Amino acid sequence: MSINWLRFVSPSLKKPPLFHLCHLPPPPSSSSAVIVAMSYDKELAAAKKAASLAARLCQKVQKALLQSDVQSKNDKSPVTVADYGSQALVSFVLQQEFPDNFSLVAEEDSKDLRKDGGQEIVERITKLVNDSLTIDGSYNVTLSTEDVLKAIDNGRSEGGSQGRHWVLDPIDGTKGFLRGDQYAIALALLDGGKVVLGVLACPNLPLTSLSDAGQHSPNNKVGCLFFAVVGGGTYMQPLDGSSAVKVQVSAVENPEEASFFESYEAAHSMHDLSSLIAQKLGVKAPPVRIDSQAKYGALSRGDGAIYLRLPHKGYREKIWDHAAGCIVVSEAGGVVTDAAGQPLDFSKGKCLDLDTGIIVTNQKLMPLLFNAVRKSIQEKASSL
Ligand SMILES: Nc1ncnc2c1ncn2[C@@H]1O[C@H](COP(=O)(O)O)[C@@H](OP(=O)(O)O)[C@H]1O
Ligand SMILES: [Mg+2]
Ligand SMILES: [Mg+2]
Ligand SMILES: [Mg+2]
Repeated sequence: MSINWLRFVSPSLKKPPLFHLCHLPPPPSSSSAVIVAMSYDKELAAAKKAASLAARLCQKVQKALLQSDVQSKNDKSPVTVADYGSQALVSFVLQQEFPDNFSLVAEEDSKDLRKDGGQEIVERITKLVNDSLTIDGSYNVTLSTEDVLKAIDNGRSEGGSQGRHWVLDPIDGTKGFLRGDQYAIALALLDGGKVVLGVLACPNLPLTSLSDAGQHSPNNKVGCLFFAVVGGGTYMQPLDGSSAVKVQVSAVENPEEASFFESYEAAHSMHDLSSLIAQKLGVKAPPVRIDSQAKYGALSRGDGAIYLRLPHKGYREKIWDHAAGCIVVSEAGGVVTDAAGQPLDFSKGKCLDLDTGIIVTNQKLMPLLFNAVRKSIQEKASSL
């Protein structure tokens, strides 16, 4: 392997970039990998169930949002209802399944809901949660408004490197949700600071590739559930529950043939920097801009080959925005690092400590991408 990349590594970089590891022999296969994957079976089943129920709740709210005037009046409360409802639902389901030592790091809390005037919205959330819990007969319960507020606040854990912690983004891509575009319910499990399981429910993501010409046809079904357990690969199934297929990242080696994903929102990622990187790589296709961790899901099944997320200076990434996506892509054969080539460290609490941003691609393209990223960052800095 060429070691040209060393010229572009920042002086502070002490460890070699992660993609170096790609050239180590593969880990001992099948039998030990299966044992690792098997030990999270109960957790996986519960996570899939919780995320699917939450997806149904969100779909219901998004449908009402799109069919009413609310959106044009710019009233964001239905989104708040869906965010809180999804969090309460997932929190409740996981706590039922794992009553001992339950720890959840989640995006929302009930502070605003407990303020004066919050009662009506809490009642709406409670109705949504109760309707969703009883929808397929698996939970015969009726939660009170206080139960729902408590379930939301059970997501107040700080995470860390010890023990097990669930990590939840009840709606990732709130802006996409409001527009009627992509969003995801993202749930992961940390064990000893490492992501060992991830589930991504993407209610608006087409079941066929985003690069297919027919993806906007009315016959094209939407609603994907991606899931991965460490050592066990990544699978995708329709959210309606039919059977799962194993997925793999794109095998593209020539960057000219690669297409790349980035945030729809320019405020979330520097589009000028990603176009410089794409230019250096010789990428021909225009960027595919979509919201949320649906980008990780789409990448895991090879819809595109690269995801660039380069936030503006000062922004600190949260673990719930990447934990599920990261394992979904890496178990599908991809590599997720920061812009210095280091793996993402989910063991430090709610935030990730990153060099510049996050880059994702397959193992073959990573060295080229990494070079282009370092050169582009230096060029941008020297032009300021
Ligand atoms: N200035 C910023 N830079 C980077 N990410 C940001 C940001 N402001 C918000 N975000 C995060 O970007 C997430 C959406 O990512 P994407 O751009 O890929 O759709 C948001 O998740 P939520 O929608 O859960 O709040 C939020 O956490
Ligand atoms: Mg998010
Ligand atoms: Mg969110
Ligand atoms: Mg948010």
